[in-house]
Amino acid sequence: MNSGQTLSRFLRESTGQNTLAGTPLASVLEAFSGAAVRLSSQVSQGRQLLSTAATSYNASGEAQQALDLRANQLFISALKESGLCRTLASEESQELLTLNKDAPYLIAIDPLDGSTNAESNLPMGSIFSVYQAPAKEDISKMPFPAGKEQIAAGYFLYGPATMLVFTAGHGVHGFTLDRTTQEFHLSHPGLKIPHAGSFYSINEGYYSLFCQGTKRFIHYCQYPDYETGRPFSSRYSGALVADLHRILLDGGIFLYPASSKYPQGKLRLLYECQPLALIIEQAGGRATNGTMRILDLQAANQHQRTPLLTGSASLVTLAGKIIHPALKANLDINNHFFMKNLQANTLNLSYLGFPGSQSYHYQLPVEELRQHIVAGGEGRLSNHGVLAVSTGKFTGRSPKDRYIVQDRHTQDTVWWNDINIPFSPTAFNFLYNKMLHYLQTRTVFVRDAFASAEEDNRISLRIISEKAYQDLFAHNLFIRPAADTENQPEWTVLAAPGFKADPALDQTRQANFSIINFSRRIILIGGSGYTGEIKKAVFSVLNFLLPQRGILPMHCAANLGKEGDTAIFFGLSGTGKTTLSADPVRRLIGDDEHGWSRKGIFNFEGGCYAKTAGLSRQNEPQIWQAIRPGALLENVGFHPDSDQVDFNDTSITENTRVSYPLSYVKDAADPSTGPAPRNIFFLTADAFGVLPPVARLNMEQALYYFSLGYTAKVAGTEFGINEPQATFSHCFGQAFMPLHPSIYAGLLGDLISEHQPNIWLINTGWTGGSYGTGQRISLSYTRAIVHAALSGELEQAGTGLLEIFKLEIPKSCPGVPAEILDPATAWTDKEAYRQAAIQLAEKFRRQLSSILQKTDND
Ligand SMILES: Nc1ncnc2c1ncn2[C@@H]1O[C@H](COP(=O)(O)OP(=O)(O)OP(=O)(O)O)[C@@H](O)[C@H]1O
Ligand SMILES: O=C([O-])CC(=O)C(=O)O
Ligand SMILES: [Mg+2]
Ligand SMILES: [Mn+2]
Repeated sequence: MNSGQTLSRFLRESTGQNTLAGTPLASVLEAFSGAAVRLSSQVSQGRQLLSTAATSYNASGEAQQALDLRANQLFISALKESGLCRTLASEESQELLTLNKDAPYLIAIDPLDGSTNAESNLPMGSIFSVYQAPAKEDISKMPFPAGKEQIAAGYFLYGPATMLVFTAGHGVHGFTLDRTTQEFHLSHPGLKIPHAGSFYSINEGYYSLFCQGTKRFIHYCQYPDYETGRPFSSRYSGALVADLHRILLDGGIFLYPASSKYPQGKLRLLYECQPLALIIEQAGGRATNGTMRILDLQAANQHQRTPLLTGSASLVTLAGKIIHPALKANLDINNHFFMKNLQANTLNLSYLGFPGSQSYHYQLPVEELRQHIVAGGEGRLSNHGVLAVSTGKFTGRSPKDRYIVQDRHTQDTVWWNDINIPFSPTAFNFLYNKMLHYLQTRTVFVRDAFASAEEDNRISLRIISEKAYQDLFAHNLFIRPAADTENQPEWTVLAAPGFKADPALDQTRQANFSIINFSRRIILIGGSGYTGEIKKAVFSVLNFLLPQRGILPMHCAANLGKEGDTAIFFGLSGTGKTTLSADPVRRLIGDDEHGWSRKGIFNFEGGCYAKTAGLSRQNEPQIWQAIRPGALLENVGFHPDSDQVDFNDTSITENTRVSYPLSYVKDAADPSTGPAPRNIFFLTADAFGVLPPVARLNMEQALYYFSLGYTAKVAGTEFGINEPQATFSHCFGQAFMPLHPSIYAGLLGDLISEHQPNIWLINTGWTGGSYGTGQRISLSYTRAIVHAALSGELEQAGTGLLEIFKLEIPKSCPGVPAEILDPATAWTDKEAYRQAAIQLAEKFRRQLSSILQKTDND
């Protein structure tokens, strides 16, 4: 074997095809190989077997073995010495490192891949990737271009023998280290990966967390078939380099797919997937994330993850097809969906099946809508010139009548249950045509708008409504386009309160319905005039699409402090998101629906939808002053014989509302975005009076309360029931979350560990006793608590531990009597508190075990 050319000769003397010799790139490879030879001898000494204590954590939160750090140092100093590396991205370094300012290369490394194998004396590797540095660098941006721009990539494999496999764009070469001479010798010139193969490599321990498609592909590998040589053999060592090396030599497929634990897979794009993808492609194989070529991707941040499917070309292609009719289709809609240049189209609505003669109003200004609303008898004007309408029979959402069309986009991705209720595509088409028929005989209102303040993740909407007030709502709540586009938007909402389904014929539960169709990108809302259905249907669409792009969608409010610090407020309906985010000393980002992306927090909406029951100028000044002409009140009562709204009149519903554009809120942030939150509040209105007014949560508790989504309401006052009712709704909004809760919790967990915000649990409900004995915590106390948390004062206060719940509660808070901070002392009957607390804890326990059970069965 040692007869092969040495690496040093290969890098110094050009022969035939080898154009590398003598170039600066060859010097980089020499630097790498020098470091790897040293690392190899350290690894082979087995010193790591004697000391394996994890010393610290890397940027992705994994334990770093001392060996990792040594490997990192070895490569860094070798590169520094070479003088050729300008910027280095290392898995073991949180930030990009600048090594030599004017050097020609950008380099990415995983210094020691599979380092947990060290303890067990199993193989490990190092991976590297080289790019030409740009002539001029924009230091505000990630400097690394797409993976296809790599000029060289390679890996070292520390197995029984140490190998180097690399490509500089002209084929792949393998060298083996001769330990006596410390020289690499060319042992595998011109490596080619077999077109097919009979090995598959995947962490099957995560089987239950994989999507249906991935499970299907695993079954494919396992199922006997003479022609393809199945069942395939499974090989998985836990060291990516080792597993991939076998696939490169013998053929087969390596997969690290998305799972509910790692929605983006676990491998890093920049220093693992892209270099390996270049090698595999150069050897004639393929590497994708399921649908897209890895080399076409560009890392948006240094430690970005991606799913990876790589190996023999025929198998990777097949796996993509088997795994994803569903994901592929979803990515298709995403691409289509977020595409910027919408196809030009004159507004004749015929693309939707409306007749050419359809009568409509397009983007009417508010003033004209006002006339339609009043003239059409939909509502009246208050003495302050604010429209007030009645939404009819429905004054709230009807989650039991919310359906999702079950098709290739949703089949394997939606978490089907009694909230995400499947609807057949055929029944949808039938109902759609019936609705078109109904609307054809009317003059419809057409509104074009956007959802999402972050432009890259924006969807365009066309809302076609039967009623003028629905159109005003759409104008107030969604993001208003700068100019009329007259293009064909991606999503269409048909909203017709007067249209009633026939359950026997239309496969609905009753006459009203809200149905989302991801293939046709249409939402049908019928039989209900409640406007919340429109906004929450669009919210559900984003809640389905955005996690696939690694973005966490949230049922929360958000605002910005003077220092530019974001706070977000999660909570179920009625727990105080809108109320507490309306804060005169902070700038409102939004009151109900946001996304959390790499760039930070962004509102999905362009307006607010506030509860008005009991509203007063003193308690809620910001909301009060937003109720002016253009705002739309729903289901409020009036003082007798007057045009003055009575906000205490809840005779139509407790859920009286007002919608208004964000511009009506003084000092609202524009655009409605902010950096990653410094403080996160979980709001819960505990009518049992058991939870403390405020507690500080650790990461584990945060995910626990997020998964529970607890609140307790006073049961329907009409029926005279005095017992509070516990409500659980995962992610504080399960009615709008089409995917499995673990996907949202996983994203939140990742974001929390990355940004380390303070997390607070706030009880906006009862204190000093349950509903009946105690009273609701005054809004001014809750505001004082929120302010103390935001100013850092709460962190300074001493803390105690609340029994049973193990919650860390502050002992004092400016503006709040100390007695109420500990709920046990707030109750006069201590034993009654203990009993109530035990009962609530038991409810939590039961709820959590039911979630876990559902997860297991799934
Ligand atoms: N201590 C308190 N903290 C917060 N809100 C309180 C408190 N006491 C009473 N309230 C009242 O509770 C209601 C909270 O409703 P709010 O509109 O803020 O809910 P939300 O979380 O925005 O719900 P939705 O998702 O339905 O919009 C308001 O009417 C508010 O006046
Ligand atoms: O959607 C609605 O009707 C109002 C709201 O914000 C919620 O219920 O969370
Ligand atoms: Mg609200
Ligand atoms: Mn809401």
